Amino acid sequence: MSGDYAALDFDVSVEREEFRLDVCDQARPGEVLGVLGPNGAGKTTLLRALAGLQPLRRGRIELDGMVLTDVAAGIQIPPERRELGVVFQNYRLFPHLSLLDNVGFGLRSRGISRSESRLEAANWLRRLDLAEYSERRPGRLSGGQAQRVALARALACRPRALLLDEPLAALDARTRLSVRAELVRQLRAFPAPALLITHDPLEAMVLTDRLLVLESGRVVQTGTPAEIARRPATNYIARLVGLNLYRGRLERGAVRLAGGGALVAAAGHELASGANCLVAVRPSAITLHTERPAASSARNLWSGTVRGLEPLLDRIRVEVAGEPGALVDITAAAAAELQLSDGTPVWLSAKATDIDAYPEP
Ligand SMILES: Nc1ncnc2c1ncn2[C@@H]1O[C@H](COP(=O)(O)OP(=O)(O)OP(=O)(O)O)[C@@H](O)[C@H]1O
Repeated sequence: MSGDYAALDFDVSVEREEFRLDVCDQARPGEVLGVLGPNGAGKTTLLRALAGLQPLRRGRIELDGMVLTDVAAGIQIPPERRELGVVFQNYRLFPHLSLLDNVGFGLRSRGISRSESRLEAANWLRRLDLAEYSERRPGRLSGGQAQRVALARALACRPRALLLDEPLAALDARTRLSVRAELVRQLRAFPAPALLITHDPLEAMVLTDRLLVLESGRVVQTGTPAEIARRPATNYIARLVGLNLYRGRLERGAVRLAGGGALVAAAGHELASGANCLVAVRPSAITLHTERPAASSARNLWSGTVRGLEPLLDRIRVEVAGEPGALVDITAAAAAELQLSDGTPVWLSAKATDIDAYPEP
């Protein structure tokens, strides 16, 4: 518990034609819970359910000891009485109101006087560096300014929880950088639970304290951003954080991979022999050779064929088919020396200490 704020607890189930969402978790006061997932995973549906905008098939939502939704008990508090601050993807500012009145709107609708609402709204506009635009209407704002107004409007009501749906998605790359820095500051100062939806790995890493990964309406992994980046549970997350991920079974000290091949990992001690596991390998932990290395201290050595080369900022990513196939990062100098191209036969090597085998969550 932090100050006067308490957790947002939710156990929600939504059914809509082919789609089904089932999520149970809790955002603690002061915590930013990130919801990460591909398009169509159900992230917005979850936010709308919490906001009271999406009917549930089953479930219960409780904020600060107050039941907001309880399907079995027939409780459904309307959205405007949930004391939530919500920032939607497209901000949904009122086009006919000035910024001051946009930000003061929630306070007014809670019965606070016009003068007091305007004073408080002016405070928030100042905090978000928007004071000079107070009398403007939203139509004349840049994307970054509109985002900050939406955030000011959500925060001005002193919500008991904050819900943010892809708050930076509509911004260009440069604006995103400055608005992200502002958002980090505001979220750090926010004392109540916050839930932030994103499908951007960088946002997930810098803005959130804990992540809930949703795929096809199901929670596939939860943990801190660092834990998830280090030990992804699904191919979607592995791709997002840039790791090779394999499924397999530990047998006699090596992991036999489901897709063919085997890898020896040093950090498999938490696994029992015969256990199903996941194996993560950084693309930069694999070395490529055009000749079979005669003497290598690496415990893992296997052959493959180059299937593609992609220049990244400071290195070349090589896609190699084999057992197992892998993405391998090499320097431009190494690529030139090895003279790789599509179809080149190669040997891959990796040290056991660079390979992480862990239980499937
Ligand atoms: N109004 C609707 N009626 C019917 N199905 C819908 C509706 N809105 C969304 N869906 C479906 O529900 C599923 C979840 O959608 P949702 O918008 O929650 O996903 P999301 O994770 O937020 O995706 P995105 O990253 O694209 O915003 C998808 O299969 C989508 O096609």
